[in-house]
Amino acid sequence: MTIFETTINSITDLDKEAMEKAKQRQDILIKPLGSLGKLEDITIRLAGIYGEYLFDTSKKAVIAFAADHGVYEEGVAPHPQEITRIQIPNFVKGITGVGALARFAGADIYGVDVGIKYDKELEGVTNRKIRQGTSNMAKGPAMSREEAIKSIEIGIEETSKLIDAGYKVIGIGEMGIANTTPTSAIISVMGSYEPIEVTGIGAGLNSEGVIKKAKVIENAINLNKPDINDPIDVLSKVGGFEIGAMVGAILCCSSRKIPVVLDGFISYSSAILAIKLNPKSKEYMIPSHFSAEPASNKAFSLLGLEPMLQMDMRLGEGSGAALCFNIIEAANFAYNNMSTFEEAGFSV
Ligand SMILES: O=C(O)c1ccc[n+]([C@@H]2O[C@H](COP(=O)([O-])O)[C@@H](O)[C@H]2O)c1
Ligand SMILES: Cc1cc2nc[nH]c2cc1C
Repeated sequence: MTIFETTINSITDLDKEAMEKAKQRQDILIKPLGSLGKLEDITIRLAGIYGEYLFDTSKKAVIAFAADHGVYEEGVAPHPQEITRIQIPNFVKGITGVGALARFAGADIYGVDVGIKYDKELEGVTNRKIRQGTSNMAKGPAMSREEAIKSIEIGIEETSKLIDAGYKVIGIGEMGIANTTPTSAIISVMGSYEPIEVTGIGAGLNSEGVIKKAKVIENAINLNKPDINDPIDVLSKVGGFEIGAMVGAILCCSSRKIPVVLDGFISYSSAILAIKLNPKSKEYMIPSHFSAEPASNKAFSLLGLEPMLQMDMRLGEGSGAALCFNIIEAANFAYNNMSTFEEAGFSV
């Protein structure tokens, strides 16, 4: 079996016994039952993921995958393509949005080049380049089926290294000028939405630009005819290398019982594909925030998940995941450090 098949086949259900024990502990802490709301839910879910009712969430990392997109040449993005290669080393230096937010949360950040349009090594970035950007999906498939599986396998392998190194919480991020175009295409296909319903400004298009972008997406879908029942077909025809790598990161975390914190709009498309590959992977996902891209509500209804925060963020990079690390840690700290009624001398 390939690493792709082994990973998909080794995802199991959450540990119900550990979840029950976590719920019992939450219920004896000095507070009205359920009053910490989602903070309680997070700890119960983490117990189910780790398979133990007490756990350490302090070692955290964001893994960000970067790639370029052939569809950029259709004029679907407002910024120069070079920003992909300029920005990803800055993630690792800690000076971008995700870099700063990860540092604030005490998390490490890793960058992986899965397909940047550049022929040199990038400082501090792991080189797993498949090729220098996808093909233009407006003219044919973005990548081959083999490349789509390869992108997922790179995500699995690079995430696995972090889990081997002891990371207990993994956030996923990305960098790829034009990547909201494949993202909207995937959400359009997987949710049977009209492209215009799921297309937004990305990093800052004007309203004419959005209409043109939706048209490019519509044409690409009509030309390539991705099969809604085959997530690899969808990824290969209208996806991106970093989107595939995030699918791999999600599947890897799920198979190795590590929570995977989703980020913004682009990560939603990876999560949708991962769930289609194995619905159990959803249990391991912690959605962080609700991206300001207009199709976020549609993406979340496809995912069947509810984000923790609505901050009007649309940066990507893994910034929302890094921000939510603070909430996860706060939830776990309260769960570990609050007194029980009995310890505090209450008799109820
Ligand atoms: O995470 C989000 O919700 C999000 C929404 C819009 C844009 N982005 C970021 O902006 C880039 C893609 O935007 P665009 O307009 O070039 O397709 C890419 O590098 C993403 O990280 C991210
Ligand atoms: C500067 C810049 C930073 C980004 N980070 C993620 N997408 C981005 C797009 C731009 C343009």
